[in-house]
Amino acid sequence: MGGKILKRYSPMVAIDVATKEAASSLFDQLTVEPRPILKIGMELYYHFGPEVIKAAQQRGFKIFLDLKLHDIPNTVKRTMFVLGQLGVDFTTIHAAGGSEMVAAGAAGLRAGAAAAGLPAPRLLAITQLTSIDEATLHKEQHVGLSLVESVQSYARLAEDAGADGVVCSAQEVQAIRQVTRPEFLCVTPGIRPQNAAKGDQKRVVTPGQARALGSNAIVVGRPITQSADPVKAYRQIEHDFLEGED
Ligand SMILES: O=C(O)c1cc(=O)[nH]c(=O)n1[C@@H]1O[C@H](COP(=O)(O)O)[C@@H](O)[C@H]1O
Repeated sequence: MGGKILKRYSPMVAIDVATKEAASSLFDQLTVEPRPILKIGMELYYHFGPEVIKAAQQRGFKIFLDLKLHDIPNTVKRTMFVLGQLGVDFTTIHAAGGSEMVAAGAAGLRAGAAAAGLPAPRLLAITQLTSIDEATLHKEQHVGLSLVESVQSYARLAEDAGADGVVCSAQEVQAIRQVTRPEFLCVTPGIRPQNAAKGDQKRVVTPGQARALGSNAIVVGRPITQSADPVKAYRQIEHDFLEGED
């Protein structure tokens, strides 16, 4: 398992907090080596905009800007043009918006980065959120495919439309690898160390399982940010993912 993996990133830490002070405190604490990638999501970005990204970049962090765009292709393309100018390393779009929307988003993102003279961020397509389980997929989304088939199908769509990878659960990584090129990234949230509270996450794995299943990167929020010692929690998760669970 995991033999084919071409690249593994340091854990991506989701800074899902409400204030600049809380964000800043986590930035300070997480200034360790190997440096995590910081995920700035809707909560912080809607509050503080590009300023919060700059604050993290100034401390040397790579940024995953997770705004999960999902709209008509023209709107997504124009918005991605703006995000392409921020100097972030990863950003997200919903595969459920369709291939035309993902292709428009990819074009907008790359054009925005080129206009700013920056490298293009990696575009990751959300497949099925890790808070969705098989029952919800069938009963609420009325999808006839199994969860893994749905994720696999979105991964093919995303790759064909020009995305660099997907966001999925590590539980689906092996199925995705069967239908995508080896460089295609599988970034996996829904990470819970043994005995950690699942909260709203449904498709969870441990950091060591994510490694064994071939994730390129794990996204971890509350198990680090709500821990009494975020640095200790990060170091353990980073060790389990990059080196393997003891
Ligand atoms: O796009 C994401 O990062 C994402 C996709 C997904 O399917 N599931 C998911 O949990 N996430 C994000 O990953 C983070 C997980 O946080 P925790 O559940 O606290 O570890 C949150 O910031 C979510 O927004």
